[in-house]
Amino acid sequence: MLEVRNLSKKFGNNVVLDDVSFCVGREEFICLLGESGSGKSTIAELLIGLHEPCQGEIRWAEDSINCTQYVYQNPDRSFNPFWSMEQSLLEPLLLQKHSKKAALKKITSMMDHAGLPVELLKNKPSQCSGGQKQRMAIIRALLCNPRLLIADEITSALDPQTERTIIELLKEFQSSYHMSVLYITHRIQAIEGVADRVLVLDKGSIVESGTADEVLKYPRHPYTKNLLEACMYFEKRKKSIV
Ligand SMILES: Nc1ncnc2c1ncn2[C@@H]1O[C@H](COP(=O)(O)OP(=O)(O)OP(=O)(O)O)[C@@H](O)[C@H]1O
Repeated sequence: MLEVRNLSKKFGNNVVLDDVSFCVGREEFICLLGESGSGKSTIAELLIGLHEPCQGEIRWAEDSINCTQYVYQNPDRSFNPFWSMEQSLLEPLLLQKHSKKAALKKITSMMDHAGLPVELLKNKPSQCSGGQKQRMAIIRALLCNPRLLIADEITSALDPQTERTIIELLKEFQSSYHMSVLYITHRIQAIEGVADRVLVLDKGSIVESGTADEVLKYPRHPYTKNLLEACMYFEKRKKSIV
């Protein structure tokens, strides 16, 4: 549904992306993995047209252009702070000319699926937890019927258990809504058993790509090996502290 070819991007003299190519297939769950500053968000921002590439092209399948939703690391960016969650979630459906009654029915069923109490709809964003807001940000994005959902470090501020619950919810929604997901993270352990394919980004270049099993179990590039080792080190430390 999407093909990125030889994409390069500079900000001033800073080369942020260098000759990046990859594809996203229909209903694929792709993980873009890399350290902070490797250029992950810049790729996502090029995909949604926030910046122009210096070189290269982004080709969309015809039915997928303008059907991308972006979920941010900070869920507050998805909501108007002065509106109730109900107002924020209703907005995309009312714009699609759903009746308020039908829209609320759809929203409450999705909240139920996501394990969220409907009472939260009366709250403002500041009255919800980070994990609750992030689940509602995903629901709000889905209400716009995306073909591709870009999730940019959406769980990096959450504890590992909430992170896992949210990733699993995203995976479930991905198959029931027949969409593709580009899941951006620096946490390799978060995507185990969920991603179909993994792209590893180092200093603006894709250094390794393959199925999640190939990349996580048999990494070839030294950068990926280092990321995995660092991850295992932190896991071991966490266990020894507990
Ligand atoms: N609008 C911009 N103007 C100038 N430089 C930018 C801009 N956006 C990003 N950069 C630079 O591009 C580089 C890559 O940033 P980017 O946000 O894409 O990395 P990232 O991998 O998403 O990092 P993180 O995981 O910390 O969010 C950084 O050096 C950053 O300072």
